Amino acid sequence: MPAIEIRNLSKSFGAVRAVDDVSFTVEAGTVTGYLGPNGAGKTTTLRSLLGLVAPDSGEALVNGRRYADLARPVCEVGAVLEATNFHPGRTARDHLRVLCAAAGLPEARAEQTLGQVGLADVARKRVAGFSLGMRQRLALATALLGEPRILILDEPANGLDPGGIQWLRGFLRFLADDQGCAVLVSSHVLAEVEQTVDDVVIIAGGRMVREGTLAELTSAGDRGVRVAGAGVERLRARLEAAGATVESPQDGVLLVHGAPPETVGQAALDERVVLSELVRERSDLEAVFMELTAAPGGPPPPPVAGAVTGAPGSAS
Ligand SMILES: Nc1ncnc2c1ncn2[C@@H]1O[C@H](COP(=O)(O)OP(=O)(O)OP(=O)(O)O)[C@@H](O)[C@H]1O
Repeated sequence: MPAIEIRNLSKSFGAVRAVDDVSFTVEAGTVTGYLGPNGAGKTTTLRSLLGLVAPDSGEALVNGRRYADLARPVCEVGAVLEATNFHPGRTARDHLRVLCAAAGLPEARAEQTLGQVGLADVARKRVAGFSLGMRQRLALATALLGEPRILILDEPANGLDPGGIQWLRGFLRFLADDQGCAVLVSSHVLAEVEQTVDDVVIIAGGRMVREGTLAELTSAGDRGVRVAGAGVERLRARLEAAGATVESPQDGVLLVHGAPPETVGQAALDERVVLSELVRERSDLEAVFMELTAAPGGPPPPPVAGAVTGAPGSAS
């Protein structure tokens, strides 16, 4: 049973179809990035998981059950939603102690979670003086109080400085790798999560546009192998026989699809063609993300720059 399961989830607000037939799962020990531009439907999906939004159809389940049916939700699911409100006059420690008391958790969990999120030094400070980044950490501490094995985090990197984002990456990996947690983390900025996540689900206009591993998304940005040198035309027949598709954007240059650089290099060796260039051309992940989430009928995405890697003659 997956830790988190979204099955054919749909939700409209009036005429706005916020979430439209979305399905995906998150397994224990993995971090899934739930990505999409503003208004894509991320928060509505996450709120459905937490029983805060009633779906029109479909299901949003944690440990195979609806949130309302969990016996001790705080010990199964921890959540950080946007715009978390804290009582400004209360200290960080007191804030957590109140929640511990309400949930029947030992008071010591307050200190422990503050330590986990790096707020031990300011435990006795009033929340009124906290920066947005400190509030995000406090919200994360709140989510961890019941030692849940499922974490649902809505844009947790908002307000964190680069050091804080770095810390968050490491912490989410720790939760998944060492604690076996299933982590679902939303963001509208791919770069924020791409170094952290195992899997990605991309949503735009309420509909899922891509689901898979980060590696699969990376390969979606593969724009072929570019090979240059006098006489490269002699490689064409050999590469096509190997199942590749070959274009010639200009004299002395081939763009090869469906074959790795090693195959192209081997063909050049076999044909004794001297190469001046052999590179895999990629669009970066951000460009792939922008293409996938571009609004239908909106302006076309900016041209994708081919990021050239590797020295001429090297297989990259
Ligand atoms: N309670 C609500 N009432 C009316 N419309 C809503 C409500 N909640 C969400 N919406 C609309 O549903 C759509 C999806 O919103 P949602 O907040 O789920 O997107 P999001 O991907 O989380 O965006 P953001 O990154 O801006 O938070 C938007 O058009 C939003 O205006």
